[in-house]
This record gives sequence, C-alpha cells and structure tokens, in this order.
Amino acid sequence: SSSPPVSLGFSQSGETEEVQEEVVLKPFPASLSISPALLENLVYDALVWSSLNGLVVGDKSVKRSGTSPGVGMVHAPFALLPMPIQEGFWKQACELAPIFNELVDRVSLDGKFLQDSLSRTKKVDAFTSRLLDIHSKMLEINKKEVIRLGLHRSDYMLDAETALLYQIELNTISSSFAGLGCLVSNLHRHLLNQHGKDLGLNPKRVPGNTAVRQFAEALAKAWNEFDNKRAVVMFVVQPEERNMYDQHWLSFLLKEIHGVNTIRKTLAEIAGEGQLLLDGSLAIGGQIVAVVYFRAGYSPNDYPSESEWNARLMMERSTAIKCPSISYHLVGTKKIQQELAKPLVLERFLEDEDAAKLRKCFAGLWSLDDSEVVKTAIERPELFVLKPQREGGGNNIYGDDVKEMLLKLQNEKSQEQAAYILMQRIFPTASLSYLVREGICHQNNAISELGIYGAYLRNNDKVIMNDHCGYLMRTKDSSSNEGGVATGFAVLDSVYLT
Ligand SMILES: Nc1ncnc2c1ncn2[C@@H]1O[C@H](COP(=O)(O)OP(=O)(O)O)[C@@H](O)[C@H]1O
Ligand SMILES: N[C@H](CCC(=O)N[C@@H](CS)C(=O)NCCC(=O)O)C(=O)O
Ligand SMILES: [Mg+2]
Repeated sequence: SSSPPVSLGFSQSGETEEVQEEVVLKPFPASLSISPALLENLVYDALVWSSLNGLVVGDKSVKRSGTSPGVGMVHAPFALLPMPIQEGFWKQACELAPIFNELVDRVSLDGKFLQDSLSRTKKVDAFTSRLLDIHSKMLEINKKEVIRLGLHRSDYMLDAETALLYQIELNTISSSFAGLGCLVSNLHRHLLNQHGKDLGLNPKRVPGNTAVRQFAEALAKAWNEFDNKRAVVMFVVQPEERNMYDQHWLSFLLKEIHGVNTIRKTLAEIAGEGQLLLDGSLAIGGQIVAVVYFRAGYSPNDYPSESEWNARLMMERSTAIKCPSISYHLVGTKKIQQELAKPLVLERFLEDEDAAKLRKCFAGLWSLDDSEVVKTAIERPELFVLKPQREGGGNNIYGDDVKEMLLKLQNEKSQEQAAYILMQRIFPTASLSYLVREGICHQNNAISELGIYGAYLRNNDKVIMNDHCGYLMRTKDSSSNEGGVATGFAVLDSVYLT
C-alpha cells in the first residue's frame, strides 16, 4: 500500500546518570518501523492466540456474559507489543515485594495504629467506618488470625523527569489479573517468536510471568495449613463478574495442580447459606471453608444491604483463613498508605534498611491537614491526585476538579477532608503503543503502570511464603487520568527488559 511504514518508537527512559542530579534520558536506540502488512499480521495472530488461550473477558454488550461462563466472551484488551522497561527498575520493584508483604503483616497486628489512623476518616466515610466496626469487634473478642495469607499487588509508575520508580498504591484485597496478566506475557513471547526478527526484538527479554501459579500455590499452601482435607477454598465474588476467567484460572489451577476444591459465592449467598459451627469453623452448604478468598467486598457497591455486612462479619469471626483479613484489608487503604509515609511512622514497623528501600519509592503523600500542600494543590492542581478511600478504579480526582473539591472542603469547614488523601501526580514517559480493543488496533501515545504481585503466608511465627510472584503491566492512553482495565481505560500489557 502507498501509506508510509508506521514507525513504532520504543521511546524509553534510557541510561540514567549514576548521580541523580543531572538526569539525561537518552532516547531508546532502536526505533522500530512496522509496515502496515506486518501490523495486520501481528494483530490477527494476537487475536487468534487470545481466543485460543483464554485471554478473554465477558462482553458487556452480552447480557449473561457476567453470569454464565462461555457466554459472550471477547478478547481482553491488550497491548500488541510489550512495554520496554530498564532491567534495574524491574529488579527494584521485584525486590520491594517481600518487604511490603512483611510491612502489611506487621501493621495488621497494630490494631490501635489502624483504629487511630482511620478514626477521623471513620466519622465521614460510611464504608470505611463499617470496615472499622468489624475490626473493632475482632479486637474486642481478641480474635487472633494465627494463619495469615496476603495476595498483594504493588503498582508503580516510572517518573520521566526524575527517572525514579514511584509506588502508586498497594492492593491488599482482590488484586486481580494474575491470570490474564500471565497470558499477555505468553502472547507477547509468542508474537516475538513468530515476528521477532522483523521487529528486531528478542522474545527472551519478556520475563516469564509466574503470578497465577504462585497465587494458586499460596492459596493451596494456606488450605494445607488449615489441615482439613475435605475443606474448600471459597471465592467471594460479585453477582455479575465479567472478569470471571481471570478468577477461574486460579480455581482451575488449584484443582489441577493442587487437588483443592473451590466454591464461588456472593456475599448475599454467604449470608443465606453460611453457618458458624460450634468449633468456630465456617460451613457453607455443608462444606467447611478453609480459605476465604475475596474477589469482592472491596467496594461499597458490594454491600447493598445489611446481609452482606453480616456475611463479612460471620466470615471474620470464623476460623477460616481470610485473604485478606479485615486488618490486611484496612492496611491497604490509601489513608494508611499516607500515614505510613509520615516521618518515623514506617520506621516503627520495619528495620531502617528496609524502611529506607520503601521510602525511595514513596511519592508525595499528604493528608488535607497540611495547609501548605493544600494551598499548593489549589494553585497547581495538575500536579496532584485527590483520592478517597476507595478501591476498584474510577474514584480519583484530577486536574481542576482537585482545586474545586479542595476549595469546597475548605469552605464547608467539613470534617470530610479526612476522607481524602493528596498524592503527588507521577508523569511517566509516553511511548507510542498499539492498543487492541474489540478486535481494533489503536495507535496511541501511552503510559504504563507496573504491578508486582506478592504472596505472604504465615502460620504463627513461621513464615511459609514471602515472595514476589510475577507481574501485571497495564498501559493506557497518556491523555487519560484514571487507569484500570476493569474501568475500561487501560489494556493488559507485559514487559520488555532493556
Ligand atoms: N499519583 C498518581 N500519579 C499518576 N497517576 C495516578 C496516581 N495515582 C493514581 N493514578 C492513576 O489512577 C489509577 C487508579 O488509582 P489507584 O490509586 O490505583 O486507585 P484504585 O485503588 O482505584 O486502583 C491508577 O491506575 C493510575 O492510572
Ligand atoms: N472484578 C474484580 C475487580 C477487582 C478489582 O477491582 N481489583 C483491584 C484492586 S481492589 C485491581 O486489582 N484493579 C486492577 C485491575 C484493573 O486495572 O482493573 C475482580 O477481578 O476480582
Ligand atoms: Mg489501583
């Protein structure tokens, strides 16, 4: 065809000077040019591969796609080629995972710190308040979680200006896409095996992704610690779940590799069918539950009535291993992220050397009590993100809306400030990427967010697992503020180590 070859610039933060003062980002040397014919082949191969290998989600235009498996599937949105990242940043992010895992466990044991840090939020945020009520009840009855399982994902962005890796957030509940994320790594390795020569890319630079196998292993090991061969792992899910295949990869591997049975229940079903037996164990439909794995319960939308809250409390009271426990759930709130960043607070929980490693990846995080920062944010709102205590994407406030909201909160003299945190906005380098959605390939300037999964399993004072477990790369149009695949902004991507 007469149209010029499409050039794909893998523009990437190049070598950075040892000393951070003068950061010179050299352009990524190989700028790729993909002919339209090659591009068409790549997209076609990728769509076939995705369909044959279960890289799929429910299609929101098909009514039953969130309730009936196999009905209304469409390929998950993906980036056609992996996003380059310097190996040093990759290694840094992987190294931080076991430290964050240990931090979550230690903070979870400090009930007073959690209650005190969230006490003002409690007054103005009904959802967080309900979580804290459950936590208080567990403190009152001196409930001990002897066996503790955390399946986390710490998300990072690479700031273009400083070439520093910054943590966006730490997810301690429903850290999704371990399943589909692995498939994208396999897809990219497949495409580079087929077309790597034409693209000048080496398939071996796409790191193997062990997320779903290691998460299944962690769930199986927790089940093992519960030590009841007839017990099951219960997935707590939403009534409509278009991301069910990501979840089914875990339950499939649990059965296939570890011989562990799983059941899928909504909070409403648990309220109706669940029972606390005399020995404290949780029974559902006559089956004992060894592990409760939350893939719902992180959002107010998951609690439409008191029944769902009763179900959450019943599970918390039981001897089942909660993933996460109410304490782990609270540790993952953005308010705690901001509190831990305060001077000397993180150091209460970690040895100095580990605290220093984590602090290196902390972006600016402030409560709205900090009048100086609030003043700056009103003047330069584009340099901040205003965050409520919510998970699941689509809740943050950006740009001029930050200014509006801060002024509103100031004028109202409301306590509502305590429901938010202010965070420094990170600006990653934009790269030209191909994003494939519903069979169509879009060429966009895009930015990426690297998630590193971590699994932590402890029985009393024995740490059985504390590892980084693979990764999730999400890539979105650089013009979009919010991220998130479930929210439709980002696509699933993988990593190309440079
Ligand atoms: N400090 C930040 N700088 C730049 N983008 C951010 C920042 N914080 C959040 N985002 C964007 O908003 C998205 C959602 O924010 P996050 O804190 O992860 O909330 P959630 O818990 O809803 O996922 C992120 O995936 C990212 O794309
Ligand atoms: N439908 C639920 C979704 C669960 C969910 O939203 N999890 C949050 C952490 S709380 C998350 O990991 N978000 C990153 C994935 C994205 O970009 O959409 C599930 O799959 O179980
Ligand atoms: Mg997030």
